[in-house]
Amino acid sequence: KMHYDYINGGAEDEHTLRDNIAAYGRILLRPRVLVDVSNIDMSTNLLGYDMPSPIIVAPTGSHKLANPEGEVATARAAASCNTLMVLSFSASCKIEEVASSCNAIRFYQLYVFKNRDISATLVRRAESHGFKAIVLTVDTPMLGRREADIRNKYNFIFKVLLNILYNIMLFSFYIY
Ligand SMILES: Cc1cc2nc3c(=O)[nH]c(=O)nc-3n(C[C@H](O)[C@H](O)[C@H](O)COP(=O)(O)O)c2cc1C
Repeated sequence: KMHYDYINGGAEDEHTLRDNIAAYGRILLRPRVLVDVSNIDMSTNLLGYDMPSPIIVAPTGSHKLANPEGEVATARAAASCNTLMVLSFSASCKIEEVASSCNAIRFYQLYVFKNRDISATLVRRAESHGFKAIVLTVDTPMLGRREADIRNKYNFIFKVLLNILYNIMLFSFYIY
């Protein structure tokens, strides 16, 4: 449940999450009939890289929560669609693993660390493994209040404490 809520949930009352889905509903397709569609081209160019469509894989953390192969599988999927993957700093696979698993064009996502040496080390590591650009996430000074995650965390702590109490009781019965 914890993992499902992390992937499925949003912050606060999830207004933005609902509006994300509604926004897609507001995009209407306008049928154009009797038009030559033999040559449809959605290709674009991002930072010098040609892509068949303007759809890329955004950085999201911990793919192993959803698939045992984690980001390695995501990278393979991106490569098979000739698209680009942004590997998250919070990935569950190492930079090296993802780099060696396929030849997808890959960018690396980074947070702004107070200690700039950490950033510099990560940038160099990504660069040496063929990552072509850095995607800087700048909205983390204020994290979204994800209520489901908070609830799950407290439930987890409560269950662990209950378990410890239960084991202490069992142990006491055993002794006496
Ligand atoms: C489950 C989940 C994990 C995410 N993890 C990261 C992350 O590790 N780093 C990051 O920069 N953005 C992360 N994001 C933000 C996404 O990259 C993206 O910016 C955000 O979902 C907004 O795009 P959307 O409206 O298409 O969902 C995450 C989003 C989700 C839903």
